[in-house]
Amino acid sequence: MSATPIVLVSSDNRVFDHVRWHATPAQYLEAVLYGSGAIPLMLPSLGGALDLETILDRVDGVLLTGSRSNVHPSLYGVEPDVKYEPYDEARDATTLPLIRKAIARGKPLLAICRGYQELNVALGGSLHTEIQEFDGRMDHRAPISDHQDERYAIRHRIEIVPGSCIGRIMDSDAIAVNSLHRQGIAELSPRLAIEATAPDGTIEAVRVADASGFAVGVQWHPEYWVGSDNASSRLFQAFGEAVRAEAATRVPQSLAAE
Ligand SMILES: N[C@@H](CCC(=O)NCCCC(=O)O)C(=O)O
Repeated sequence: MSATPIVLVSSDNRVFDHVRWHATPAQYLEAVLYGSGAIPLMLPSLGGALDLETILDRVDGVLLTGSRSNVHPSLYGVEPDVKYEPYDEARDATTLPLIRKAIARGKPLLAICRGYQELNVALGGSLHTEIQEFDGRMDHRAPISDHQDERYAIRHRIEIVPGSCIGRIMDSDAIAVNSLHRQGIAELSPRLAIEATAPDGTIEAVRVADASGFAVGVQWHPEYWVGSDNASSRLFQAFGEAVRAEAATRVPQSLAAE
């Protein structure tokens, strides 16, 4: 029987009670555990100080979480401006190289919201900000509420590209998703294939076209309703299958030495 897979989960740099933290919202960790059947392992955003190759030797997949912070615009050739804030440059310095190394090794990758935007930037794409101000665009921002269930409520339909990875996972050509973002893909990386779009044309899901393994990014938040929403559950189950397959082939360092 193969070992339970381990999934690396990104973290944000935050300050709570005047103390700096590396923090990850519980919903992502719980979705990895209960939705994918894998062990979540938080990765501190320590940037270049991390030996990512050694870390990737010991895990079976990578989950990139959402965050209220934005990828620093200089990473996709845009001048910084207050409208792109808040930043988390330590997270950028960790996740962008992690994305490139994980894909190069064929490690299963699921990128959510900010993580999806990081995926596009890591592979040479760019982002728009305040997309709700663009003609014809819906307002994709979270509803104003003190209640998370309301902020993460399912909000709009997305059309799924026939024959896509997401299409096979969902066994459908359309699903309904939540929406908590004000940025979106501007220039799509040439390495990404569109998997789904919103009615206003916003790209909502991508796949790394040249990846040898599962490598999917979604702009919505499947982790939040993974226990009750069929589409959310299907995505995390598919990710779980991919990381279990990876675990079955990864020789634990302890055994490799024998
Ligand atoms: N900051 C980016 C990415 C949005 C994102 O990851 N949202 C998740 C956090 C949602 C929340 O708690 O408000 C953007 O705004 O596009």
